[in-house]
Amino acid sequence: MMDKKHITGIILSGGNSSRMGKDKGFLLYDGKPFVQHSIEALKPLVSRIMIVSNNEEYDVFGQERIEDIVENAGPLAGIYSGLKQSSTAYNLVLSCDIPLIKTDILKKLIDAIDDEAEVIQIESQHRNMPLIALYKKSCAYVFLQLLNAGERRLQNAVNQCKVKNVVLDHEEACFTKNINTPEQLNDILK
Ligand SMILES: Nc1nc2c(ncn2[C@@H]2O[C@H](COP(=O)(O)OP(=O)(O)OP(=O)(O)O)[C@@H](O)[C@H]2O)c(=O)[nH]1
Repeated sequence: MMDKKHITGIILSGGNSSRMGKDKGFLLYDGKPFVQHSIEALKPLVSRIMIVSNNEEYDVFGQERIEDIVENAGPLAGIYSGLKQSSTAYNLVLSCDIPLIKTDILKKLIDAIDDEAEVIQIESQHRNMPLIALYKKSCAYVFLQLLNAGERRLQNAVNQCKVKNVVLDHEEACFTKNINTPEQLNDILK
């Protein structure tokens, strides 16, 4: 497996959380804030973790926090900000609203590294998940060009790169559940 010294973890914790009505990273699951679950899943695999958010309250997690270079431009801009600050070729990107995520799932992305792929994303229940994905730092350049041209859709930007999917089976899919609404939160707290 790729040595962890060559991999940075980038946690996206910006955005408006408009559907949830409050900052998703601080919601509790299993007694811990969502973002703490992201940190713990990444930790065994990476040499450095950055939280990308303009919200200083994320400093309590004791991780490096970096600010969005382009504000209010969504996850694509958040990933760009992280890649720009990163000094490693490979970067594990994870959004803060996937609290069931496990290290084993993220490790599959690292095991899929080959000479070709620039982005390796999870595919779960026939859906691409570019917020559980490995990005080469070299994507930053094309992402900035797209942002400057007004692009905001992450999947469009990803599709400009050489992409590979890691397809999860039915049992693994539950670990990738994305929590955006109070109803979805209630479902996992039941
Ligand atoms: N750093 C950063 N992260 C972002 C930004 N926009 C969204 N994210 C993160 O990207 C992930 C997916 O975001 P979404 O759920 O699509 O958007 P959101 O703004 O958080 O929520 P909604 O307002 O309900 O759409 C979440 O982990 C967000 O924290 C941004 O502008 N900057």
